[in-house]
Amino acid sequence: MRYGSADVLRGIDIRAERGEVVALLGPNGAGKTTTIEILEGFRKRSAGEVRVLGTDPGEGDEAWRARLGIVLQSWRDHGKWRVGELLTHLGRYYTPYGTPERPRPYDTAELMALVGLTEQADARIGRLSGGQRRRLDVAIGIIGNPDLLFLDEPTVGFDPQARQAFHELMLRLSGMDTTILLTTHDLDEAEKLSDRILLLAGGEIVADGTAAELARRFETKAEVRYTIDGEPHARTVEDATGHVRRLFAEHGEAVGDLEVRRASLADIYLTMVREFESGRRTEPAAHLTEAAR
Ligand SMILES: Nc1ncnc2c1ncn2[C@@H]1O[C@H](COP(=O)(O)OP(=O)(O)OP(=O)(O)O)[C@@H](O)[C@H]1O
Repeated sequence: MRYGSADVLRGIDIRAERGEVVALLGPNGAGKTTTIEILEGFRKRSAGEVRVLGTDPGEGDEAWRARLGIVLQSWRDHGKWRVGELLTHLGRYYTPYGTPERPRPYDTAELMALVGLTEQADARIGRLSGGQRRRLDVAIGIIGNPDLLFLDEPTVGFDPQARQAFHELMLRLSGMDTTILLTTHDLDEAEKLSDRILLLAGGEIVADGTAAELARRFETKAEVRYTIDGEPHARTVEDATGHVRRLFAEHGEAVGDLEVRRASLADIYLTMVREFESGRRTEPAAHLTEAAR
């Protein structure tokens, strides 16, 4: 993808299988939104091959579009409409595209229960709180019971309870064979929800794999904390299990308050981005893609 004379994406290669949840991570300006917009058919690519549900997004018709779900940053229109009313109205567009395996649209009451908006069914959209509006964005994105769902930073502004409910909903959808492509800056969220993580930096996919594969590849260390006779100690080690075994062999009962903290996806992410930015390019991601399949 080129904007004017600037190459924003330089030949990225992404493949997602049915029912897979893929998280697209990367620093601000890396090209995540651009990628998603090309896949959604909202933005015309400069070059390259793209197939989404078997169709070139540039040529997708209404039947193709009905199989996609898109959660936009925020649904600001229709402030005077009531929540249930708007969902029922939008849902009608999907009716002709329902199949016995995948009925469309969702039943409005069921969908409101799913996203936690039952109590707001009769509330005007203009009066919803930020978090409630975001839940409505999600409800609008999935009203058509999509085969493929695009989520661009879905949980910005959610309280912890709403976030947890949203994660449960996503896991449920992926269990129902919905393929999900997610962008987020919340790395815990990416780790929890996704089967596979793609890191986009400098217009290329610089890492592709499960969180565990990325951790192995970047040889991140673990931190072990403990006390010996009440005296605190902390060590950063590669082999936490071996370290703990030796610790007990040597100090036995004197060891207390043991804690092992493995690298989180946030640590791995920062290592990857730092490595990329320092010019020590990570290897091509292809072998990891193979491993993930
Ligand atoms: N319409 C446009 N015209 C020119 N440049 C653009 C346009 N849209 C995006 N860009 C540039 O392309 C790059 C990628 O932008 P994009 O919005 O895809 O990044 P992103 O990874 O989604 O970032 P963020 O995490 O900040 O949302 C940026 O450098 C941006 O300035």
